[in-house]
Amino acid sequence: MQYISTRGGAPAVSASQAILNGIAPDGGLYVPESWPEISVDWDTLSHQTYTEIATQIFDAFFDDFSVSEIDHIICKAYGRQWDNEKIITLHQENNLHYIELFHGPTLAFKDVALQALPHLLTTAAKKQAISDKVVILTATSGDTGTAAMSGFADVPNTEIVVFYPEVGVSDIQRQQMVSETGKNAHVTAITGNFDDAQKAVKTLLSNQKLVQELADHHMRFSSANSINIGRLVPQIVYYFYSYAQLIRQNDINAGDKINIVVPTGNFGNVLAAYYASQIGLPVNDLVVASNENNVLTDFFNTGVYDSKRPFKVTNAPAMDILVSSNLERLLYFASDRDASEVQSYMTALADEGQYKLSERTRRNLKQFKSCFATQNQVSDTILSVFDQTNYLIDPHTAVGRYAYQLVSDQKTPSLLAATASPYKFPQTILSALGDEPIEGAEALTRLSSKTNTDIPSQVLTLFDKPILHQKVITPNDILKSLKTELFDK
Ligand SMILES: N[C@@H](CCOP(=O)(O)O)C(=O)O
Repeated sequence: MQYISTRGGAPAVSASQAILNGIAPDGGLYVPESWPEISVDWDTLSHQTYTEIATQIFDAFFDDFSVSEIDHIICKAYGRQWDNEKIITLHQENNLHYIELFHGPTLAFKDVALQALPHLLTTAAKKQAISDKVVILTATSGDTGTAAMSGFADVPNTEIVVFYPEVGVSDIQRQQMVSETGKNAHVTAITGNFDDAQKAVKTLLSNQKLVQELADHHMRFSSANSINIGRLVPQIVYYFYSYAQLIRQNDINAGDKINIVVPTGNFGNVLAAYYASQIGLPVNDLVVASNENNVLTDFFNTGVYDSKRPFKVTNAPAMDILVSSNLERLLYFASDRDASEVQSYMTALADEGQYKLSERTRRNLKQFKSCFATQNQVSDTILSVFDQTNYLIDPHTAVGRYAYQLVSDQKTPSLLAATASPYKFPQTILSALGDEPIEGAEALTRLSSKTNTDIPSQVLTLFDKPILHQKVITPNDILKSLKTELFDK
């Protein structure tokens, strides 16, 4: 199977080349040229383990990797670094099933793909006979950077470079990043927001002069963000696995349609659910849940994407994003694979900060419903779910839970992506539960005693670790800073 650019201006490449490149040379994102065939035998799938299902999905999308290469990658990615041997688990609240995606090393759903990506990437480099060092560029609003460093720390022949907004990330996310010990890790705060970091990273990836300079130093770029197809495919797996578990638990019959609710900022996680539906997962509605940066809600409700609005720092900070990268991939499919139409939307977005969908493309988005939660609604949802069901959810999951209540048909069984552990956002949770917000390790202890839940082992000693990365720069200095980090050693 070949991967092509959403903008139609780059050569088709194999899966391993797409993973290595991260982004297509024309600035577009790689998408599969056609949907792969997956044998969706639910009777078999409902008895399979997470890794068995992962193997099938990886085999189908990464078809230039051998069976033994995929087995090796999956074995490395889903091993003892997970605090639950099932990798992901389900928590039921009536007809709603939370997919707990936070049992990995950094307590967020990003681990699912970022424990696999380093192995995908190093295997891809071998396959393509590339000996250059791979520089992994990452923009983060808190979770991706941490998970990327956990995956790539000290992986030979790689450098992992992370830019995060100085204001907005939680105490835990910041401490996870600034205490990273990997010798190949470069962590820098910027005096801007996630969109500034993501725009800079995309510009660097497509800067041909810089790409040549890197080549002169025997280096090349890739990305750990969900612009990389190697980030998206592993996320398809948990939707299949969760559906199979619902059959196994007799909550649904094979073939029954379900709804999927996804809190999202960069549109990667919900796009993975859409991909799952395209290759055989029976899905009715895909519910896109936003925080007060509600650009996606307006987009699905009006057909106009308008990023020209104030950027808000909210209590669900990982979703503080106004330019959702992966929407470009959805536009490609919704426009019936019309790359020139996608290119025109992306040009309008870059030049005018907005675009309006054609009627035909908009009609193809009927599967999507969307709404947003304010910060108060996030807090109220955390409190009411805890009071009524004794289940603690993080602020991003609360955005999804709020959307489920508001726009989802509750008679249909639904999956809700529980994207992070509440222990990544203890201050927000404590204040939602009526406590004075406190900081650092104290907040973890207080949350544990207040809710009678255990502090995850992943963050138990987090604040004992020394701070190793203190650099803060303006977004304009990202190129200069990157060159210093890479070339002036
Ligand atoms: N929410 C993300 C933002 C980056 O999204 P990604 O899906 O491209 O990795 C974060 O926490 O960093």
